[in-house]
Amino acid sequence: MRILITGGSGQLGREWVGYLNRKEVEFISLPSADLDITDHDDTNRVLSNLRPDLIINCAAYTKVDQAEAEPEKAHQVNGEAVRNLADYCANKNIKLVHFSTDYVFPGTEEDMQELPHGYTEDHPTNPVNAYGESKLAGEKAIRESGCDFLLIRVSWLCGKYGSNFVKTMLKLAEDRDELKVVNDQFGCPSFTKNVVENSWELIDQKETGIFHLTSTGKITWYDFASEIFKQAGVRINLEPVDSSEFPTKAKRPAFSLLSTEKITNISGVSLIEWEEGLKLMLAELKV
Ligand SMILES: NC(=O)C1=CN([C@@H]2O[C@H](COP(=O)(O)OP(=O)(O)OC[C@H]3O[C@@H](n4cnc5c(N)ncnc54)[C@H](OP(=O)(O)O)[C@@H]3O)[C@@H](O)[C@H]2O)C=CC1
Ligand SMILES: Cc1cn([C@H]2C[C@H](O)[C@@H](COP(=O)(O)OP(=O)(O)O[C@H]3O[C@@H](C)C(=O)[C@@H](O)[C@H]3O)O2)c(=O)[nH]c1=O
Repeated sequence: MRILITGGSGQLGREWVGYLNRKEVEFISLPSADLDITDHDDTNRVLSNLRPDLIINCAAYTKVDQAEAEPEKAHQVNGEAVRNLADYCANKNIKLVHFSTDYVFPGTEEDMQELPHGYTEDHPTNPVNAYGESKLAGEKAIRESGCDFLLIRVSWLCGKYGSNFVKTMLKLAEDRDELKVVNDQFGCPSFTKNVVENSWELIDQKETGIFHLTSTGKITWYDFASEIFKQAGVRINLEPVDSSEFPTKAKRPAFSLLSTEKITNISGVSLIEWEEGLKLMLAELKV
C-alpha cells in the first residue's frame, strides 16, 4: 500500500510518522513546507507523481482564536483544500482518512442534558466558531465528493509532539503561581498515540464513514488541568472559573463530549481512560 501523509509536521502527523516507521509500513509524509494543500495545482501534480492508494490528511488550520480574524484562511485549508483531496480520491477510487473535531457541534445546554454519553456520529452539527465552521465545510466536501472515506472526529487532542493543552499548562506553570481555568466546558481529550493506533485498526478493517475517537470519561478543562498538575507533581494555585472570566476571541462549545459507542463495537479498537492517556503521555514527555 502506498500511503501519503499530508500535514506530516503537525502534532498528529508526526505521531503517524513514528507509528508507521515502527510498524515498518511504507509511506511518504509531506510536511507543510513541502506540500501546501491549498495550492490545488501543485497538490494534484504531487498526487499524480506519487500515486498513493491511501491519503491520511493531517494538514489543518487549528488556531481556534485566530480563525475568527481570518475565517477565509481557515476555510481554504480546512474546507476547500479538503474538497480538492476528496475529489482526487473519488476520481482515483482511493481512500481518504481525514480528522475532524468536536467543535462541529453546538454544545447547547439542551444537548448537554439530553446526551449524557455525548454526541453520536449522526447528530446534527452547528458550530459556534469559525474554526468549527471551516472543519464542517471539510466534512461536507468529503461526503459530497463520493469518495471512500474514514472521517475520524477527535477532541482536545494531546500528544508528545506539537502544542496542546497539556504542554500549555505545564509551560504556564513554570512562570506562574496561580492559573484560572474554565470549569463550564465539558468534553474529553483524545491522545494522539491512541488515536493513531485505533485509526490504523479502522483502516486495516476497511471501515468507512464517520467515527468518534476519544479517551473515555467526561471532564472540564479545569478537571484536566488539575489532573495534569497532580500527575506531573506541580504545585500551583488552580482556580476554576466560568468562561465569562476567561474571555477568548472564539466562543467554545459548553459541551462537546463525543459518544464513542460506535467505535467501541469495532473489534481490535481499544480506548483508554483519560487519566491513563495522560499518564502515558507524560511518561513519553518524561515529566
Ligand atoms: N489540536 C487539537 O486539539 C484538535 C485537532 N483536531 C484535528 O486533528 C487534526 C490534526 O490536528 P493537529 O495535529 O493537532 O494540528 P497541528 O496544528 O499540530 O498540525 C496541523 C499541520 O497542518 C499543517 N498545515 C497547515 N496549513 C497547511 C497547508 N495549507 N498545507 C499543508 N499543511 C498545512 C501545519 O503546518 P504549519 O505548522 O506549517 O502551519 C501543521 O503541521 C486536524 O484535522 C485538526 O482539525 C481535532 C480536534 C482537536
Ligand atoms: C490557556 C488557558 C486556556 N483556558 C481555556 C480556554 C479554552 O476554553 C480551553 C482550552 O483552551 P485551548 O485554547 O488550549 O484549546 P482550544 O484551542 O479551544 O482547543 C481546541 O483546539 C481545536 C483545534 C479543536 O479541534 C478542539 O477539539 C480543541 O482541542 O481552556 C483557560 O481557562 N485557562 C488558560 O490558562
